[in-house]
Order: sequence, then C-alpha cells, then structure tokens
Amino acid sequence: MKDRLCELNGLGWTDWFEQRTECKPTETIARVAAVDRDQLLLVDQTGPFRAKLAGRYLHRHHLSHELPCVGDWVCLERQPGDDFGVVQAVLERRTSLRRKSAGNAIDDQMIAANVDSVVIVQSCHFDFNLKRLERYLVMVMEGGADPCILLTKTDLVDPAVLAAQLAEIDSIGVMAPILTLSNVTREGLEDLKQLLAPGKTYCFVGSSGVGKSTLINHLVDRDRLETGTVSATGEGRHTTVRRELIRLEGGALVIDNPGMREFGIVGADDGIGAGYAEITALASSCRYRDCGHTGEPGCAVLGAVHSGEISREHVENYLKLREESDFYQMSHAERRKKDREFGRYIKSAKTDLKDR
Ligand SMILES: Nc1nc2c(ncn2[C@@H]2O[C@H](COP(=O)(O)OP(=O)(O)OP(=O)(O)O)[C@@H](O)[C@H]2O)c(=O)[nH]1
Ligand SMILES: [Zn+2]
Repeated sequence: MKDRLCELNGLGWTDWFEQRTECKPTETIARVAAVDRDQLLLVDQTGPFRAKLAGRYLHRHHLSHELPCVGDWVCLERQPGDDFGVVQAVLERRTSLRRKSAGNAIDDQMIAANVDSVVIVQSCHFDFNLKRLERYLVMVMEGGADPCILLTKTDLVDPAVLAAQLAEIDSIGVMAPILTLSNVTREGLEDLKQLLAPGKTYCFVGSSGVGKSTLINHLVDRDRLETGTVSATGEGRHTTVRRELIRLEGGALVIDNPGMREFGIVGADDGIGAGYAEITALASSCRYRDCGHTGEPGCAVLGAVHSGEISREHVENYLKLREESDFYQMSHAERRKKDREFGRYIKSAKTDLKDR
C-alpha cells in the first residue's frame, strides 16, 4: 500500500490527497493524463491506460466542472489484466484552473486540476499587457495555484523595453516569480528548468503565439512524447490528445495546453487593477481578521494608504476585485442550489409518472 502511494508521488500524489481519499478497497487510484471526449487516458504506477466514466457517476454529476479533467485524481475499478478502467469517483481538487465565462457563469469549465504552479506567459514583443496579466493572476490565485510570470521572445526587444516591462510588473506589487526567456537564443531556458520541481504539476497559459508550444517542445523530447502517447493508447490513429499531462525528464509534470485561448481572457483590456499581493500581506496585520479595509480601526491596509506606502487607487481596485470574486462565489453557490432544485424536480416528475 505504502509502496504504491510512493510511486504515485512521482505523478504528483501528496499527503493532501491521501488524507481526503475515500476509494473503496477494490478501487485503485490514477491520474487523468488526458480527456478525449468520453474517453480518459489515465496514468498510475503501472503506466498509462484508458478508462471510461462509470454510468452511475455520469448520472449523478451533470455540471461540466464535475467531470474529470486533466490533472484530476480518480478512483477506479480495474480487474487485473484489464487494459480498460472504469472511473467511479473524482477526488477532491487541491487547485483548479477554470474558465470563467463572461456574463453568465452557469457553465464554468475546468481547464486543469491539481496544478501546483501556473506559468503565465506573455511575449515581451507585442503581447505584453499588464491588465491582462493581472486578470490571469487573479484567476490563477482564485483556483488556489501559485502563479509564475514568464516573458518570452526577449530576443526581439531592446533590453530597455524588457526592463521597463519588468518594472511595470514590479509596480503592481506582484510577488510571483518573474522569468524571461527566448526560445530562439534559449537564454533563460535553464532558469525555467530549474524552477520546475519534480513531482509538481505545471500548466502554461497565455495568448496564442507567445511561444508556449515552442517552449514545451524545448522542455520535452516531442517525438518521443508522441510515440509514447500512441503506444499508450494502443491505437495509431489516436495521435492528438489535447491537454496532456507530461512528465519531464527532471520529474516535473507539465500540462501541455495548446488550446489556451479558450481560457477566456482574450482582449480583456478592461482588466481589474491589482496591488493585491502587497495588500494581502498587509491585511494579515489588520486588527480584525475579517477586516474589510473600509475604515475599520487598526486596519493596516488603510494605514499604508495614509502613510503613502500604497496608493488608494490600488486598494480600491483590490476591493472591487474582491467584491467580484465574492459575487462569483455566491453565484456559484446559487447555481448549485438551482441544480439541487432541478434534481428534486426531476425526481418528483418521475414519481408523478410512476403514480399514473
Ligand atoms: N523570436 C522568437 N520567436 C518565437 C519565440 N518563441 C516562439 N516564437 C515563434 O512564435 C510563433 C508562435 O509560437 P508558438 O510556440 O506556436 O506559440 P503558442 O503560444 O504555442 O501559440 P498557440 O499554440 O497558438 O497557443 C512561432 O513562429 C515561434 O517560432 C521566441 O522566444 N523568440
Ligand atoms: Zn484592514
């Protein structure tokens, strides 16, 4: 038992999951490496194999974010010798990367689960945009993962331009690590590799064309990867699986994400202001733990505004942002309630039918 779990550690399994797992004794644990319509590519200590969702699970879970996505851990039934598993449950997610749809938040979709660190990629050449960066940061942090910022294509800009962009990022009080890199000269590539720790899961997000695929190609041996996928699924025609969990040579796990433009942050120049990393740090010194930073006595955040340490505008933006986030949570709870009501409605409708 312990041995099995140790081996799962290499796939990102930690005590956090161990403590929350309620698989039946007949079930085993695996991680979702890819989702391909109704088929799942799972991986465990025995290697990759295919699986489907149990019908029972499908009947009980209708919301798209309740379905397994890449990075999820699942409990499954799989007889010895079977090369096909049946997923019975999706384990609680430690972190989640979700696509928040603008306007109505009915169908927020999972992009990746249990990612430790999300690398937000922007090209310093034409793509750099502070507001968009802030939106990504918010989304990543809301999902519970640690953000990291990566500026690519440094070979295309003057060092002074890059320095100005770095200073801009600094000015909003971002605490996330910031890296720069050129896929052409490969300058900075080693620094990024150093950052990717074994057993941790990473996901790269950013606009189309900023160099994510090129970068991932540098990180893995792409040819070997594709052959591996084909043999793993046992079908030659099944070559392109999106959002795939890859284990790099150094042991880090990377979720390859070519479709990141679905992330829902395109052209979002109306972004929310930040400064929140600084503010969150200050907030821990407020007298009241649930301080709203709107005039409470002993508020460290307002104190810092008065002393000129941070700007009032930044704090106001932060409050606005937090409000939006609260609103999001609330509408999420309401959605769940609606969902339950709908479930009861279906049940009573069925009973009605039986009565007749
Ligand atoms: N000069 C320069 N070009 C780069 C660099 N990184 C990527 N490119 C080029 O930029 C183009 C887009 O790179 P991709 O790796 O496909 O970008 P992507 O982020 O994966 O884009 P999507 O797959 O559409 O999400 C390609 O022509 C790359 O060769 C870089 O660091 N410097
Ligand atoms: Zn306060």
